[in-house]
Amino acid sequence: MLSLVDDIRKLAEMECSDLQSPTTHAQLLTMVNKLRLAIETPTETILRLIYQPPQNAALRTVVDLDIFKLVLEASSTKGGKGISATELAARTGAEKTLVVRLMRVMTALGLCTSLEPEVYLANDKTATMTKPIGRDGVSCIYDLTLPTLTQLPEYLREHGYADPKEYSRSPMQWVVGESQFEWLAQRKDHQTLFNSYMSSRREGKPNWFDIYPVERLTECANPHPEAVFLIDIGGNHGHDLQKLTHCRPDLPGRLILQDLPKVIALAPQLDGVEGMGYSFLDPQPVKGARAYFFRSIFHDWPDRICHKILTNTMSAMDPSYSRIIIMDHVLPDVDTPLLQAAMDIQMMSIGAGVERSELQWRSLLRSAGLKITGIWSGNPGMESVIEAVPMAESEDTF
Ligand SMILES: C[S@@+](CC[C@H](N)C(=O)[O-])C[C@H]1O[C@@H](n2cnc3c(N)ncnc32)[C@H](O)[C@@H]1O
Repeated sequence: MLSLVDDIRKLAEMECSDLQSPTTHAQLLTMVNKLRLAIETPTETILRLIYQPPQNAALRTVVDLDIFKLVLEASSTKGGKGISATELAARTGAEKTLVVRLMRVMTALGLCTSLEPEVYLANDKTATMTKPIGRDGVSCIYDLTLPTLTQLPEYLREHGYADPKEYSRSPMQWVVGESQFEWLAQRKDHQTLFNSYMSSRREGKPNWFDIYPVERLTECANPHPEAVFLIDIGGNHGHDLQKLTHCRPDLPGRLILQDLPKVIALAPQLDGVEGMGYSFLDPQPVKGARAYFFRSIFHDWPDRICHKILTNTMSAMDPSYSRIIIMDHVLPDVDTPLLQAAMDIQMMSIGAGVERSELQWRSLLRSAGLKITGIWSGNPGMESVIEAVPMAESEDTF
């Protein structure tokens, strides 16, 4: 344990200095986690895990009551004195004893601070909880996934512990009668929360074009202004295209944003971007683009549907010119970060989706007649960028 503490001290020194990097940051978090496990008794570890669900339920309720906003306002407007449980009760209409019980969990989670009994002060996490990633993310993901996750063990038992492979028979279909995108489409408020959460998760770096050398696409791109340079398929409200046009105003040709018609209808009009309602379950209507870009799309779907999305795209590709660019997790074979491993179970639950390893990506793309021409990885634990092109007939090993 002491050698772990030593390693943590060295990494912490780097984290606080100019030597800080995404890699040292990720290593530091991994080490801290190892240290915690080394300190905890096995029973303490198990109890920590068993009592995670009530933490999420308490958090969802606090978000519902908009308490983080009240704590933040009081901390910045009252000379840093914070807000009492009595005041929170008066402002939210919740019973004071309930507020105290919920806020015990929030302070223990580190989402705000309490220096005196029943008084709450904001910290940097409180501020983030009032932004879309916290406020909209917690509400949307809780409501979308929790009913299914509570019944996932029963679903798997009933289905003989087979790995879910059919979107139409996903755990969420079994539990609530719809998978994620139909569920969202029926609930305008949740669709809005989802869109806002997706955009907020994409704020900051790295962008896909920081990881992937875009010159690979620009070098031989058709310079004609009518030629399509890139289509962001399932691009939601176009947050990635917006950043691309901002950071790379020099790109040749047209940029197109595609998503389900209901999503495009709610999307803002972006400068230099054409919106188009389209389902990737149908053949791609835009022929011969330089790049067909998919971010966080394939992890939502099982192999059979991913295969269909790929062949629908390939039907429009110019085999010697077009490329498919995929940004998604590529799971390492060992020591998969907990976030990615947990997201895999989440994707499995809400649509029989999968977070894939490099081997699984190669096999999926090869089955559709594509070969991977490169994989670029960004920060540890973040998504990678995969470039693929149609295989020549002689390369087809099937
Ligand atoms: C996980 S989000 C990813 C959004 C965006 N690419 C990103 O990474 O921020 C999946 C997106 O796929 C869209 N989508 C779902 N089914 C679709 C379909 N059949 N055709 C086109 N888009 C679809 C959703 O509306 C949503 O915007």
